[in-house]
Amino acid sequence: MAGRVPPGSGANQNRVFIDLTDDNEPDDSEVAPKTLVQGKLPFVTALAYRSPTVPLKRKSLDISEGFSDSSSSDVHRYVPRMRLSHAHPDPSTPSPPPTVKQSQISVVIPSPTSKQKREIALAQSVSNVNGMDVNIFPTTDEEERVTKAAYPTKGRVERRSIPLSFKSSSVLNLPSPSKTDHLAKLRHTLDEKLKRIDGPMVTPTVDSPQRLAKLADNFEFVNSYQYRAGVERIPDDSDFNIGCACSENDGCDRFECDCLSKEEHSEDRIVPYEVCEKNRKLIVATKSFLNRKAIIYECNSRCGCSGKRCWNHVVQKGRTVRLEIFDTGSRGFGLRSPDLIHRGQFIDLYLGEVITKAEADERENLTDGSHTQSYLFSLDWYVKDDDDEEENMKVIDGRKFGSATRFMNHSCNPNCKIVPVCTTNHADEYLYNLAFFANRDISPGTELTFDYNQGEENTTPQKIDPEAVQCLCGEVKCRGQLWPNKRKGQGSRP
Ligand SMILES: C[S@@+](CC[C@H](N)C(=O)[O-])C[C@H]1O[C@@H](n2cnc3c(N)ncnc32)[C@H](O)[C@@H]1O
Repeated sequence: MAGRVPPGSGANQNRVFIDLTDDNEPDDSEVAPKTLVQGKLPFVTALAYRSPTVPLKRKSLDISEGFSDSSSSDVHRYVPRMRLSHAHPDPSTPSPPPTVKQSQISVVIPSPTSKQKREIALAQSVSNVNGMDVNIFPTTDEEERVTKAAYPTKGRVERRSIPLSFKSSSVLNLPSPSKTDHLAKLRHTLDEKLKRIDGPMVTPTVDSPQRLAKLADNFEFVNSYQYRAGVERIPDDSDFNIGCACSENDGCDRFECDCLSKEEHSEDRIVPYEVCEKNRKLIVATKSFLNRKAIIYECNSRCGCSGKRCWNHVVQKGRTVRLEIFDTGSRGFGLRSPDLIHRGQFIDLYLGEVITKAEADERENLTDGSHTQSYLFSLDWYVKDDDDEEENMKVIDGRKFGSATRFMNHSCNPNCKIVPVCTTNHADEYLYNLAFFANRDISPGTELTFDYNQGEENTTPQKIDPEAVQCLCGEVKCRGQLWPNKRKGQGSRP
């Protein structure tokens, strides 16, 4: 059986995918100063604007005051220094009356005009860090209202809590109000989507707005397969769907239950599950099962055991661990859990759109090869290298719809394994679940990974294809690339 993760998928010609990403959302860093809100000045401009026009001074005046640290570029110090070095120390000081001893006076500076006096007074009252005293330079409507006592305010208005009204956030690195709104909207959208996921919480730890947008827009979390046009299914209530003859009272016999697969050349049953040694409440996949290649048939509604106390109901009971989507940096998003996961513990299903092989090929062909991220998995456990059978094959596309496991990255030394599991319907060999199990104990916070080439022979390339997606798993025995050259862009074989 081979699953695959080809290099991305394109839009289906018969289907419209709505891209919710707001491409027109302005990037604050790109907003040119000319787009500033009318009447508001950027921080730097504001400083320059408030430098008052000052009168010339007597040359004999001591102007050393305020120059104690002329090399300092600190804004705190710069503003008063500017003021002291240029402003008249006492604007009301009149010019000395002309005397007959003209030769004793080197320069005569006229007294400031009344307009200049006002400007000097304003300049002297500037005392805060930004040089934006609300009395002289209100930066927001709110401040103006506060200054004018246009509405009652309880306590002080904290200037720094008010977003600046000009667009460019580069000076103080504060988001503009529109950006803040957009971020809040994205977080809300994402929260709403995450809330709809069944089972323990799935949380995102993503701070960058762009990454948040990628997660919030353009992707829907789903709790089950989404069947698309052309996918034929055998209904659960079909006569072909059968169960075991075990009794409700005795429970399923671990060695006799008809649901269990048989070894290839014997009548022996393959027992997939056991009680976890470290947590007796957990049913986990056995160590030997994890080391082999086999499909699991769990008991279903057609079974005599009725499922209430049957140990062979694990995947269908759903996820029991919390998950967290986080940013790995070089490998995009990744998945981890804040919980301890025991070896053999079921983690979650790989979900997405169920499409035909033809549709998968079309989606694959529609990409221009620029996608390096791939989310397609073939359900080809029973497919031999035979064209007729391949036609019946279904493919899971997790690009636009999926579960949190869609964020699991590849590792050449993975801690999870993907296992084919039939739950409710045993009749449809072209449709089953892709279930992730831990192949060792995984401590909380460790990234969950699996091998995208699981089940492939000779996955270590002779020579790394320079065009293949480079593997960045960082393992000592890293194979260097995600997929073998011959199947570049194709993935896991459970
Ligand atoms: C199924 S997605 C995994 C989630 C993906 N990181 C994301 O941000 O959506 C598969 C893609 O993740 C990236 N990826 C996964 N494992 C990687 C690894 N070990 N090294 C480099 N890229 C990896 C590749 O771009 C790959 O096509």
